Amino acid sequence: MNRPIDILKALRSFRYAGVGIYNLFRYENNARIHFMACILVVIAGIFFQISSIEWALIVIQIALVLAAEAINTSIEKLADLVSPEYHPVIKIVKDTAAAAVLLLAISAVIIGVIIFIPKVLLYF
Ligand SMILES: Nc1ncnc2c1ncn2[C@@H]1O[C@H](COP(=O)(O)OP(=O)(O)OP(=O)(O)O)[C@@H](O)[C@H]1O
Repeated sequence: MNRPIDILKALRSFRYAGVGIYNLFRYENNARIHFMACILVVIAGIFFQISSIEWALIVIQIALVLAAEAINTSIEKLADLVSPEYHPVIKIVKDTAAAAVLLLAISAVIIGVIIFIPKVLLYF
């Protein structure tokens, strides 16, 4: 039988996720760099008055990069706990998780170039 929805439990989960977001941007250098880059992109979007579709693409890219950064950080922490010493498999695990962030960051840069370069060129 289905149990009733537990709203308090759901709210607690939101709070834990909020703590995770706070910790990510408070303690993780790469996440802070990505966050600063996102702020610059949003400022550029406002300045160049990009369209709704362009905003949607930017928001998706920002969410993808920051979410990948959060998952990468989580994997790094778990790997550090499981194997504080050097281990070749941990190296593969960490490098592969970092690769996910890099791939999404590259796609974000490409989308940014497609959206902003034509607008910047109009000024010349
Ligand atoms: N226990 C380990 N075993 C094998 N290789 C490791 C180990 N710890 C780190 N490495 C290697 O060092 C790289 C950097 O790892 P590290 O955990 O320092 O990540 P980081 O990207 O510098 O993030 P942060 O500085 O936020 O911890 C990894 O991608 C991996 O190649």
